[in-house]
Amino acid sequence: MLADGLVVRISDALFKSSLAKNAKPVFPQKIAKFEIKFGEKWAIWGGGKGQFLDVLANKYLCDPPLSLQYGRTQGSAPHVELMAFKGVIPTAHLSARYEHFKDEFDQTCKKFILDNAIGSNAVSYDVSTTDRKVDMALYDKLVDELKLTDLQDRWAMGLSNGQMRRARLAYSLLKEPDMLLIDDPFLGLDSTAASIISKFLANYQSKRRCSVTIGLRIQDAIPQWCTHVCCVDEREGIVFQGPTHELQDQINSMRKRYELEARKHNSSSRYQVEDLVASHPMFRKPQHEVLKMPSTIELRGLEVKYKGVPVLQDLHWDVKPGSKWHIRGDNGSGKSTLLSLITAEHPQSWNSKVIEQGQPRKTGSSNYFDINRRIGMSSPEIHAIVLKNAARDLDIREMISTGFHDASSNNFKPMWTRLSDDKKLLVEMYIKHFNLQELAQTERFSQLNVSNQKLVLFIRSLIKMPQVLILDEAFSGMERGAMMRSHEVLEAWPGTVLVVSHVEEETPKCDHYLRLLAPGNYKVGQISHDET
Ligand SMILES: Nc1ncnc2c1ncn2[C@@H]1O[C@H](COP(=O)(O)OP(=O)(O)OP(=O)(O)O)[C@@H](O)[C@H]1O
Repeated sequence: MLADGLVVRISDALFKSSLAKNAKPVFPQKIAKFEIKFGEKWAIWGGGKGQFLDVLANKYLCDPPLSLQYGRTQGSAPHVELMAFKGVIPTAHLSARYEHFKDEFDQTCKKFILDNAIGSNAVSYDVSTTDRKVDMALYDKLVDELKLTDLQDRWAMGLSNGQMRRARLAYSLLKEPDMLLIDDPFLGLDSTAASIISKFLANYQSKRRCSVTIGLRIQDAIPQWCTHVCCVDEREGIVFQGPTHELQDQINSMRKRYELEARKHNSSSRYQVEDLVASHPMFRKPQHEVLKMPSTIELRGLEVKYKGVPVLQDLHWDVKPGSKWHIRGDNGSGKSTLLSLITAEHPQSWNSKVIEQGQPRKTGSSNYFDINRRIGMSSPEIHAIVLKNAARDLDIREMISTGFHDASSNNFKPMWTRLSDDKKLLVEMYIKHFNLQELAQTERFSQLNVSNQKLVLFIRSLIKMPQVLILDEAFSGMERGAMMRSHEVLEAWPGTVLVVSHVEEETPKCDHYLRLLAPGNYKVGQISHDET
């Protein structure tokens, strides 16, 4: 048993994902010593953060057997809650999100957070699934502090990504954990929501003196409330650890090291970015021809309502061929709704106020597959579907190739062997350019870290050289080096690009913005070159 006050201890441990003799360890070296005490607040920082959080959540096998131990609270093993946002949880793809409303088993946000009963929309009673006593005073406090009061009666599946993340945090904290682990706590949140969550975690003190541990990338600032930091590299394991205030010099020099490595990596590129985009139909198209082309998308007074309440109202927007747009707006302002209209995932997509290449969209004249033939997309929803359905079967090459399915971004049927030599060559060029050759030899998509998963999904979204490229939070969770390299490709990208991103650093260079302020209140503008 561990000494009082310790929630977890690792000593001389090697971690593996399976019992197979030749199974590769998660980190090549043994972890000599690591401890978290009750009430401490840790940042696990660096390329190996995801794996290390999984280690702490007891997802791997440790060798020798007792080299990972948990402290005991009130006579029992501590309760550990891990929140990792690989895609959206539990919302699936947007079309499913709307279809789900037909599903009688969808639940309200309140029931989702309480998580102690299941019910059906067809009957008026619920069935308890646990005998867990829910502390309703704590529920009220969490709902209030996480600004969920007005969302309690909404269907959970209809919550926006940012709203769902706050609900998911309330769900975990209501279980009164002893150790809370959150990977990328601010991913996909607008600045207000990010500061709500940061302040909340800073002040969070539970009866059980829960320790809070967050996973951050090297480029992320470490919040001041993190009392301790542990830098974990994917290859080296723990690089250093201890109280944050004692480690400032090491933190700064580690940042510089990563920055240099990313630059070195970028300058050793085998291809010019122009080679990668040269097969796009808009590549080097003379300006006078582009000017004569009809708008890629035009919205003439678009409106979308949920149960009579407008989310988008009287929206006018003209997207010219080859223009690059940053779609801005707080969590819940309607960005995903707008994109789902463009990709025809939304039930109200057949709307004559949506004009595509000069033609109003109408039932009968355009179908889902024609619409999506010209669209490539990376989004949290696609990431979630892929992890659920295809991640274990496909390697990097196969995953990128599924981007060639021309009629849908959600088709993950293997495609590599059916590709022409030219297409195979293009996939290989991207793999080399992004330095993924080694991983492409051995790893399945599910074995990649989140940053490389996002990178592969980014390459997949552009591999068919689509007219419209939609990048919804495509770079959140990505390491800086991979992100810089992706942005470089986008600068040379000749097609239309629509970007949704809350973090300035993650936003590729765009020339226009559309800001969703409130239903009926929009701002469209140019982005000057020194602004991102
Ligand atoms: N099917 C639905 N039924 C009812 N309300 C919905 C539905 N889908 C979305 N909403 C609500 O519409 C609003 C817009 O949601 P949307 O997902 O488009 O926002 P967003 O701007 O993409 O947010 P985020 O930045 O958090 O991803 C939100 O308040 C959301 O709760």
